[in-house]
Order: sequence, then structure tokens, then C-alpha cells
Amino acid sequence: MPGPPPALHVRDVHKSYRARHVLRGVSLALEPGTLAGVVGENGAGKTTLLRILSGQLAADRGEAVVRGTLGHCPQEAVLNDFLTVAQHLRYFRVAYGLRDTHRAEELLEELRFGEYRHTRAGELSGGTRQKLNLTLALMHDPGVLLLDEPYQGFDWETYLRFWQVAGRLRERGRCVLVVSHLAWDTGRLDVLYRLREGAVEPWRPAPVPDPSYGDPSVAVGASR
Ligand SMILES: Nc1ncnc2c1ncn2[C@@H]1O[C@H](COP(=O)(O)OP(=O)(O)OP(=O)(O)O)[C@@H](O)[C@H]1O
Repeated sequence: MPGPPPALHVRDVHKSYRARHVLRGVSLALEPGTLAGVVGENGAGKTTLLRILSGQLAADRGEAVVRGTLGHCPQEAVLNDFLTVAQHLRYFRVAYGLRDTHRAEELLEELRFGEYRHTRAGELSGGTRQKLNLTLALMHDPGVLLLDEPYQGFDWETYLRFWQVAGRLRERGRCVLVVSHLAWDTGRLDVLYRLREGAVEPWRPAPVPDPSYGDPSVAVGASR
């Protein structure tokens, strides 16, 4: 990884849509090799925050500094229904200026959807579209990863593989920010922030083990 280690610093970010003050002073910091979560109820401003961090939306005030290359997995997969999985990989290889699709091929194997290589995106299931969405965000091996509800539509096995992938990224010094409306499985995170009333605060929900869901360490609704 050339250059200084990746990091993400957000200081006093504000954002309003007309009279709706969605973000009212968000500050957080991710040092190299951090796997962090942001939870918040529907409409709390999570996507707004990620769009500001990814440079798609301007903050009204405050500062968001990304050090390193950025990977952004949006909540809605941005795919061309007429292109196959392999065509998407080739298209993004060129867009990212990569020499090959080696990392993308690894992710295809890790997330187990290589069999759909020649299937058009419009014919993929929701979960497989999400695997492709995630692969496109990760295939240039970015230093800072912004993942908006990255495991929506995943079956349990894929969900567990997602966390393996995220854990390996952390081990390699990447900053990974996972945004979700549910504080689920928070034991896998180094730090969890809660976005509420326009600001974030570090949060430790009380563990509520639920034996009906396999082996998650914590299963708590963010609104509690
Ligand atoms: N372009 C926009 N114009 C006006 N209001 C907007 C716009 N985008 C979002 N909002 C409003 O800002 C608030 C925060 O929206 P945002 O999508 O950031 O929330 P979220 O936490 O990601 O929600 P969810 O969990 O439902 O995805 C909501 O009240 C939403 O209606």
C-alpha cells in the first residue's frame, strides 16, 4: 500500500435539506486498521453522511478528510442490467485504471458467485446483485471503505463471509466503515457509533443474545 496509511477524519459536519437539519455536528475518526460501524434509525442521516464522505454531496459546514483511496458501496447497487458480471468487472477495471481483475476474481471466489460470471446483472437475484455491488467497491483495494447496508439480501453463509472479508481488510490496515439501521453483531466491530439527532456518539448496546439467530454475539434494534 503506497503512501501514508489510510484514515478517515470527520469534524463537525453539518447538512440540511431546506429546513430539515439532518446532520448537526458529526465528528468521528478512523485510524488505520479500524473496522467501525455507524447505526441509526431510518432517516437518521446515515446515507447523507456517507454521501458527504464519498464526495457526492457537499457539507454545509465542517470537514471530512479521507486519506488514501476510497471505496464506496452504495445502498442501491449501481449496475447496468444489460451487462454481465464479467463485463462489469472489465468496465470497472478500466475506470479504476487497474492492470487486471485479480482482486475482483478473488472476491468472486470469496463471496461465491463465480458461476454468475456470464449472467447479465438484470437476471441476478437481489443478494447476488449486492455481491457484485460490493465487489465493484472493493476491487481496486481501496484504503478507506464506506459500506452502506453492505449485507442486505445476503444469506447467512454470505453474511459470515462478508465479515471474513471485512476482517481481512482490517488486518491489512484498511479503514472500514459499515453503516446499518440495525446494531447487529456489534462484537465484530472495533468501534460502534450511533447517529442520533444529527450527531454521532460511541455506543455500546447492552448484549441481548438471541439463540434463534445462530451465533451472533449481539442482536439489538438501534432504536432501543
Ligand atoms: N435529497 C434530499 N432532499 C430532501 N430531503 C432528503 C434528501 N435526502 C435525504 N433526505 C432526508 O434526510 C433525512 C436523512 O436521510 P438519509 O437517507 O440520510 O437517512 P438514512 O439514515 O440513510 O435512512 P435509511 O436507514 O432509511 O436508509 C430523511 O429525513 C430524508 O427524508
